Amino acid sequence: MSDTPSSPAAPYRSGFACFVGRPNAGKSTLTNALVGTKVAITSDRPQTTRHTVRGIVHRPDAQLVLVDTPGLHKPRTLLGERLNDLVRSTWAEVDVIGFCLPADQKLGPGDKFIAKELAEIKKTPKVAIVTKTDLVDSKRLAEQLIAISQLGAELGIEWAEIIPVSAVADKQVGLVAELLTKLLPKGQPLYPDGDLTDEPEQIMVAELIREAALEGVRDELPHSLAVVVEEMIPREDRPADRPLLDIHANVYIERQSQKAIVIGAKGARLKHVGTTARKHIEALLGTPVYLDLHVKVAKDWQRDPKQLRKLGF
Ligand SMILES: Nc1nc2c(ncn2[C@@H]2O[C@H](COP(=O)(O)OP(=O)(O)OP(=O)(O)O)[C@@H](O)[C@H]2O)c(=O)[nH]1
Repeated sequence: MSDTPSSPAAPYRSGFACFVGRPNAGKSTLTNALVGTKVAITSDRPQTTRHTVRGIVHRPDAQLVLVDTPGLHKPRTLLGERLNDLVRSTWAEVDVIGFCLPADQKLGPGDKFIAKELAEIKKTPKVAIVTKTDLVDSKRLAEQLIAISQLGAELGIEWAEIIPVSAVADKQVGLVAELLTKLLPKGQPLYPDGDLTDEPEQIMVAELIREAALEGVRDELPHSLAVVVEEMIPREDRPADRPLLDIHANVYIERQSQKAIVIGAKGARLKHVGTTARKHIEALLGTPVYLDLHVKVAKDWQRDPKQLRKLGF
């Protein structure tokens, strides 16, 4: 571990954080930047949470687990209200909430709507995170910091911190991690340090391929598409500084007619799917990848228990 060692007196902290903010506020980009190479992405959920883990920040002095929350909506229907209840209960369960507000946009009704809801959650500490600071000058940034502090005062929110960050320019990302972990309770690591079994990684990789394969054809292939990663093996005889991970995966569809959709004219679509998925997988795993994709028909797999088991359902 290359991080500055924690003083022996500092207790180990561990816990959960979620990022909230309106669409495009920079939540995912910040999550990825925080998780960086030290990330263990996993689809496991510890007993303590019902929420999807997006990434884990391992530090010598702390473990910060970033979880996903569904977005908060202006409720127009009963379902909308129920979803909002779910969001509020997540906010009450995590140890710290990061409220992301882009520096390049004035606070708007969307931000205020979320802030009002946040004000109702009294016990969870809230950190205001001003994202995308690389897009503004210092004058504009100062205005935004003041506006956020005023918004807190108006609504009775006491920000634990207000932190400017640029995930893209890698400015203050480490500070965000540090300030968030400071607000976590003392405790043991929730996940094993760093190393993961292959299985959750394979599931994440399969999910990235599935996402890429469904891009633009969601309506035509609603739930008919499943992906199974057969193998992930480091290529032998590669120099240590130029590793390559071979990934073999099968894309299953239910009918022959769907094969053409996935593969596209002269294989162009499948090629595009492979390129897109590979980029995301490389970002996830932090290593160059050779992705080998095959499309297979598994007839009516959704109705066949044996096939369902094979496909991981
Ligand atoms: N210049 C700059 N752009 C950023 C930064 N962070 C995010 N962006 C861009 O802002 C856009 C939205 O970022 P996301 O991270 O997807 O935002 P989000 O809040 O997760 O969005 P939703 O998933 O819609 O809720 C993307 O185009 C990012 O590339 C940053 O620090 N600087």
